[in-house]
Amino acid sequence: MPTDDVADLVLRPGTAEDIEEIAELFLATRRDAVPQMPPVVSDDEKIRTWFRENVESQEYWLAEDGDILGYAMLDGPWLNALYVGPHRQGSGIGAALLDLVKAQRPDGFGLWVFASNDRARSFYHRNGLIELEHTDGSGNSERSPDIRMVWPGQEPLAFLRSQIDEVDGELALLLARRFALTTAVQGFKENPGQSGRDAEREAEIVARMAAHAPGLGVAALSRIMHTVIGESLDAYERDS
Ligand SMILES: O=C(O)C(=O)C[C@]1(C(=O)O)C=C[C@@H](O)C=C1
Repeated sequence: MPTDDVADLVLRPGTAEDIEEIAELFLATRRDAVPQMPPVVSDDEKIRTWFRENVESQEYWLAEDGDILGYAMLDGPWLNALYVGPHRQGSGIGAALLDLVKAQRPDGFGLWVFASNDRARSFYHRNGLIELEHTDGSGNSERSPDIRMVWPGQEPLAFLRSQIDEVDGELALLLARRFALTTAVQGFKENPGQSGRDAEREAEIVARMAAHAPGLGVAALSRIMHTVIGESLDAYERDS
């Protein structure tokens, strides 16, 4: 299927026969992207092996004009990779691949992008993706801060509300765990319940949380935790 935007560009599904070339394109692109992106932590041979061994579990789409110029790799609701070779960036190939991914995932998809990769972030912003979560990088192998972005699909309100529902489900379980811990602690305090509230300890809790999620800010976290702790202690007093 030739695209309108980029003459002679063909987009097609990738096959096992393409995997060696895709692996080389990945390695060359990542080498060229330093320092916008951190260097890959595994050596080249390990990366080639990863591509060979995981070809079946990923869905690949290629952009080519005879040579492979770029690729997108999808896994369920995740766009795991979108790379365009170093010499063809800025010529509409990435946008063509992203349009194809949107057509494949009309209900929306997510991806991770390194915070340092300004070029990719602005590309995704221009193409309708939203930044949803900033991390300190402890969850990726490069240990480099990254950002979860989503394309909210053709029904953005429904997509984002379903993400809120998912988070609220986790939040409810965490709150229940926290309430139970607050109750348990009271059994070991000389002065339990509301009258034993410890402002210093609560300030420490807020500071630690703010370090985990700087975007929330100390003031908002302090109000939230004041309410959470107050409600936990009320529940303890009601039940004891
Ligand atoms: O650490 C305590 O002393 C508690 O009672 C627990 C807890 C909390 O829920 O984290 C509750 C009340 C205090 O003001 C401080 C902290």
